[in-house]
Amino acid sequence: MRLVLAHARENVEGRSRAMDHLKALIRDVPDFPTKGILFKDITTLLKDADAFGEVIDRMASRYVDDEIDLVAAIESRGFIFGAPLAYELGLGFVPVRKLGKLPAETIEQEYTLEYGSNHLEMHVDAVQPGQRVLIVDDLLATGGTAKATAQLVERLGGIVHGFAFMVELTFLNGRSRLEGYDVFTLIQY
Ligand SMILES: O=P(O)(O)OC[C@H]1O[C@H](OP(=O)(O)OP(=O)(O)O)[C@H](O)[C@@H]1O
Ligand SMILES: Nc1ncnc2[nH]cnc12
Repeated sequence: MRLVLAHARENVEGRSRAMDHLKALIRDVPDFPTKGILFKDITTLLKDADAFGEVIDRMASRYVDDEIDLVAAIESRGFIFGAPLAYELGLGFVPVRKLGKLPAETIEQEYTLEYGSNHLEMHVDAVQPGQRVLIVDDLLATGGTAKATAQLVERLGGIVHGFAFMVELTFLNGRSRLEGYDVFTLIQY
């Protein structure tokens, strides 16, 4: 939690400089996975130990004083951020998975995203009624994936504490799909 406290004290210019540094580590890949999509490739940031650690610390500093029971993260890139964040906050971790991956009884939710559609699943016993759940993913685009996850959590009786993403593609207006929820993003395009 060393950096968590440092981040809470930094000024606006310091934060903006730090965000520019993180942004520079994310690579644009045109026409992936389909023509017309500009893919934000985070692998170039993840392999930088300081940058990856900084992202997790900054996310943790946003929630360190909050009352949260669980972190739920979305397969697969969401797991990269959700698991270390849960560890740093001292919380349990719930995987939200693509169809057919979870072994026990599940509930499922269909959704659309920037480049397709799919189904997400959660175990029916993953969240107890009344538990507060922080939903984590790498990137907010249209918000379809995040919204479906909130629906799953709420169908189980959980309370969505908020959403945390490293990247937000603001031009796709995903926030409007998540109206009424607290949405935190570190880097915006
Ligand atoms: O806001 P949306 O339009 O819903 O898009 C965002 C989602 O798209 C990506 O996942 P993807 O389905 O590509 O899976 P992956 O994490 O396994 O790469 C990303 O990790 C988010 O989960
Ligand atoms: N443009 C994009 N880049 C990376 N991941 C995404 N998920 C949805 N849209 C995306």
